[in-house]
Amino acid sequence: MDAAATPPDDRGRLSALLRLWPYARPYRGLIALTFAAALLATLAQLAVPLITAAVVDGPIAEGDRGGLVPLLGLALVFGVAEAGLFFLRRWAMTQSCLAIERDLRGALYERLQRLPVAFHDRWPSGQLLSRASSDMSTVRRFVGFAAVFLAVNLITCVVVAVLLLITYWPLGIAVLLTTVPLTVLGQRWERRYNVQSRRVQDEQGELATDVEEAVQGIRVVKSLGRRGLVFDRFDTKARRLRRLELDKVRTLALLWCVFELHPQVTLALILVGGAAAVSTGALTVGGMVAFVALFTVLLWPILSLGWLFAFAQETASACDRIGELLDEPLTVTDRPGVVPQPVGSPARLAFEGVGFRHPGPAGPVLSGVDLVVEPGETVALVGATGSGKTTLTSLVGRLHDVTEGRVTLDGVDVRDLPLTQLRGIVAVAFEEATLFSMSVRENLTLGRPDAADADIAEALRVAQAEFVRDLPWGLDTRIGEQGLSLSGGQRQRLALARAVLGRPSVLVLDDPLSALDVHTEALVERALRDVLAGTTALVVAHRPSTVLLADRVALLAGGRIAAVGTHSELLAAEPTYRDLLAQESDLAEVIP
Ligand SMILES: Nc1ncnc2c1ncn2[C@@H]1O[C@H](COP(=O)(O)OP(=O)(O)OP(=O)(O)O)[C@@H](O)[C@H]1O
Repeated sequence: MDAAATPPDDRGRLSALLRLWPYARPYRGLIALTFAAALLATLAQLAVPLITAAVVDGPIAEGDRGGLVPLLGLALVFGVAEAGLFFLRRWAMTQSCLAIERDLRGALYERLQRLPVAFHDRWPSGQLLSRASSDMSTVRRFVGFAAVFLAVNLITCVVVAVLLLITYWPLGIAVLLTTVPLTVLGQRWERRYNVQSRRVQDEQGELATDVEEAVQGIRVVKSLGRRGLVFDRFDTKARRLRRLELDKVRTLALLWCVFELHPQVTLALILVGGAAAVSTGALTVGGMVAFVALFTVLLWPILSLGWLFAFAQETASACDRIGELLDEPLTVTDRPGVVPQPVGSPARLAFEGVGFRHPGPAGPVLSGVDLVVEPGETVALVGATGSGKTTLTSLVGRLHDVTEGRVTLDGVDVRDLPLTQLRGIVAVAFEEATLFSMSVRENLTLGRPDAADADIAEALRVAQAEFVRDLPWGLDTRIGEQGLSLSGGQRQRLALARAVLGRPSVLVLDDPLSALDVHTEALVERALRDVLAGTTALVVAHRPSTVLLADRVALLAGGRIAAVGTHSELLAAEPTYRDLLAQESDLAEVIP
């Protein structure tokens, strides 16, 4: 992620900006209108110095008052045209820029949704947030403002240079020569600025990650009394960001300084050179006025080019950073040509020689896992902490893909099913119940938007989550991050209700009752038995009470299934199993 280490070449910068083109193409008509309006407005603006020259050399020099009227009328027409074109440019630019921003934001959000869990494991969420927010706003400001001015100002510079050469070529050439050091210095500093701006953007992402973690983990931080430590870490990064920002601003200041100085020095040169030319008769007074006036039109484009180029660099970095997300491969995706296949309800779930390793140097988490869960059967997965239980369950709904072997449903490899079908078949409840800032009903029906009220009532009964009916607005009460806070146990019960809603054909429960008190757990288990009888279930279990829900138990050890049998068979034959459950039972006994 440290792409800031090497400065990309100018072609790289341009291609980074050109990444925006697919999003801009649908609005090319509006973009063309923007550029045309901006260009015509600039040309209208350029007419004024030329008319001024005509006024000085014509009516003023000859004392012809009558000749003034048409020229002033012409100047007025150009002024009005410039104002109209200004409005047109703003209108067309806003339309296209907001539409491009919406499309790019949509593409990025969609990509983030489709990227595999392994990607989200790897990427700090602050980095994703800063790319989706601050980088996106940099792109918007560039597209909606800077890009047009960059192009128009460059064109203005070229047109004015030609007019200067036509007006009085020796002075025109002198003016052009003054831009050579400007270009050389500008290029060097822009390269430096580009590296610095990428570093700043990356550091902003780091900082956003810290803020997000600190907010999410506020309870842990406070209870451990480590506010100081967390603040110090944040402060160190904030200081580093400040330093990097200052480096960036220093380069920018140098750049601006040169771009500010250049027109002033050049203007002095023009005045001296022009006066000399007028005194020798090589240039008329009107010509000299036009030359100075034309050069004044150049002041803003030259001044702005410095920061417009810097802005372009920053936007190229933002495009790179957004592009890194858009380029991330979708490793867990539909295979080409997959079509829905018949899978029974309940289905037969089989792990066949399954192996899994996370990307990176660590060894495999699972290897050679063979396990069959017959239709309608419930298998409990028991294993020491870190033995790979969650990993194994995540392979069923393809949150991760196996790196060896296959997982099948009724004999069909899960990778040969469209993801939408697979995720309709497999319902999951995780130990950490995530609820969204939506109503209870929306949270429940997230996976099954068409669920009937009767299904919802049944799911709430099974999960012993009928407490939601007592919330201020019942099922319509907004919960989650921005809504009403629920206890850990309440959240877990809602997440369980969400999983069992509509009686899925395969149910994966990753220790879904861990936050419940013994009494509620017993009630949930009693109701759950009924659901489990009609579905194929894989249940990660730490407590004997959860294990008792299962028809068979699979013991996971050393990355493979070490033993399979009923609870009593394993208790009798497997010391590891006995030890694992004994620890939990001991704990259960001390609970009053
Ligand atoms: N994103 C990841 N990258 C690398 N290794 C990981 C990643 N996620 C988990 N692991 C490793 O994989 C192993 C299995 O983790 P897993 O969460 O499946 O264990 P578990 O049996 O469910 O543990 P627990 O009972 O504590 O929930 C662990 O050693 C863990 O460190």
